[in-house]
Amino acid sequence: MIEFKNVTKHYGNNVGLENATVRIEKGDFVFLVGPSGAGKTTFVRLILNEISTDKGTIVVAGKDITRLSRREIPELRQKIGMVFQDFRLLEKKTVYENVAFAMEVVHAKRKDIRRQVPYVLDLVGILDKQDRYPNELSAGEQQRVGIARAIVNNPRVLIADEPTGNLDPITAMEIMEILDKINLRGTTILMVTHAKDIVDQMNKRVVAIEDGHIVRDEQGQYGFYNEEEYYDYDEGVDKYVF
Ligand SMILES: Nc1ncnc2c1ncn2[C@@H]1O[C@H](COP(=O)(O)OP(=O)(O)OP(=O)(O)O)[C@@H](O)[C@H]1O
Repeated sequence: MIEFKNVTKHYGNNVGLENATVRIEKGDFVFLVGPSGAGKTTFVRLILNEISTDKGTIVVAGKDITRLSRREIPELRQKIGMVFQDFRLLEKKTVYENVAFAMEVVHAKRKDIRRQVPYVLDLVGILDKQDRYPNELSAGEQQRVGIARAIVNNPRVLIADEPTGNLDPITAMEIMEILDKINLRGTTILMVTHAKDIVDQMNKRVVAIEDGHIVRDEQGQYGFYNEEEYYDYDEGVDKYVF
């Protein structure tokens, strides 16, 4: 679904990413971790084609995106849903309108909007609040709307950038359960996070970046064959506690 092959991105003298090779299969759930300045945002921005590579290739949903024309970029972005730490909802629109707007901008049919919006609002458990405005919602509820908006156009990949960063631990786990549910429906998920407790509890694949290098790529604990490797994994993630 997403493949980086020897990808290098420098910003002048700063290293964003250095010779990174990683493959994320369709249906994977991957945590992207690493200290501040490691290259996580660079990784995400490259997938979205907001910045271009210096070297190497990136394939998203079967297409080499390092050679896209300007015209093809919206098509790429439609394959990717984004969830943000700060929700980024439109304050003057209701919950329903926020999600519907994501369909309107891609010129979806009104009939499809009327069917799909309630469906995703129900999926994230917020259908009963569809007529409220964002400032009438809790942080967790706002993030549910953020997720509904991100998935309403059925993207192939959902990228969540610190989606639980503004949430208390219980609400954060509720959001993780929703992301897990979306993943089980077949959407590939890449989640950038510093939350070690969540990474530990979710037990998914962890890709760790440090100084632009991919320094670790491990399956969750059930993916390991022996205890020694499991402890390696634990240590690796420990390093990224804030
Ligand atoms: N526009 C830019 N110009 C110059 N250097 C940049 C730019 N964007 C990122 N960098 C540098 O590239 C490196 C990787 O940055 P990046 O934003 O990808 O890190 P990050 O892992 O997302 O960090 P954080 O967790 O703090 O968001 C850092 O050294 C950063 O200073």
